[in-house]
Amino acid sequence: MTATMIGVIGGSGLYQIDGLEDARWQAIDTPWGAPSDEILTGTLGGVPMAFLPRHGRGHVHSPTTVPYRANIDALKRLGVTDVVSVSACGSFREEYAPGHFVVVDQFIDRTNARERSFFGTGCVAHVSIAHPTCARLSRTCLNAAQAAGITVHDGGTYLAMEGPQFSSVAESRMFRAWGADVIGMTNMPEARLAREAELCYASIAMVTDYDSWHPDHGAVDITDIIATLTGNAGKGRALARGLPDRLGPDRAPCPCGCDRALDHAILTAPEKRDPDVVARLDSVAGRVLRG
Ligand SMILES: CSC[C@H]1O[C@H](OP(=O)(O)O)[C@H](O)[C@@H]1O
Ligand SMILES: Nc1ncnc2[nH]cnc12
Repeated sequence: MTATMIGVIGGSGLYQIDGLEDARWQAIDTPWGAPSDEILTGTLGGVPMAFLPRHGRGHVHSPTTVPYRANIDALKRLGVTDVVSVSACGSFREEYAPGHFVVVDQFIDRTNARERSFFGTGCVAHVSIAHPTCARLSRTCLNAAQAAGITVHDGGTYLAMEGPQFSSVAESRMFRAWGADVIGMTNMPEARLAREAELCYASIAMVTDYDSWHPDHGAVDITDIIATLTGNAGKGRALARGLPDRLGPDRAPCPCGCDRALDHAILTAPEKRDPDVVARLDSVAGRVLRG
């Protein structure tokens, strides 16, 4: 058993979390630069928790410039074991209506201007993202959302677009035809990096709009999104408050293997590894690199 620490990454409209005991904002430095903001740490229901606003307080970072690697490294460095990502999204399904939550379980990655791996020349690794979210943590989030009275859908494919502009009607129709259920701009490469860092990762997407495919809803309107987000932020916090009791202070090894993702992933021979690259990976991959 290891100690649980919950990390919540708050998306658009979720820049604070309430109810943490001994709460303090901490600046964390990482080999990948500074995270999006200081990280709020404390305990909730006896379980340590860390909260990081993805875009920074005051919404400073665009989806492209969010320092995804620093964010995941910083959470891991603090001892986080389970990352719950909360995001706003557009919906491609009539029944996933604004105000509903979706526990995402698959991704289509259309981002093209972001660093997507901690590894590279000097230390090469290949992890599987066939199942990019953690089934155990996702189930816990689903239960917490249901208990909080939130209308929540169990499963959905999130199309991650580069943005920052919203999709054209033709793109929106194409993504729908591809089988995507929701669309956002931030869950990739976040989910990839969480897997490389051996963190359990669950994604809760809050539906704010019908993107631009829906004949009755027209184009995405940021004013409408903000209005829906404001209503949803309280639901996001309610969901987070339900997590500590359900996860408990101690955790058994992840049944999906998230916490062992690097067991056979690193291909570079030990004598060929670049010491500087290995040093940068200390927090993310220290478990396997230190042996
Ligand atoms: C506020 S609309 C567009 C913006 O909202 C989403 O952010 P996040 O995923 O952090 O909640 C979306 O991905 C865009 O970045
Ligand atoms: N329609 C949409 N497309 C991309 N990101 C979003 N975030 C919220 N709504 C969105």
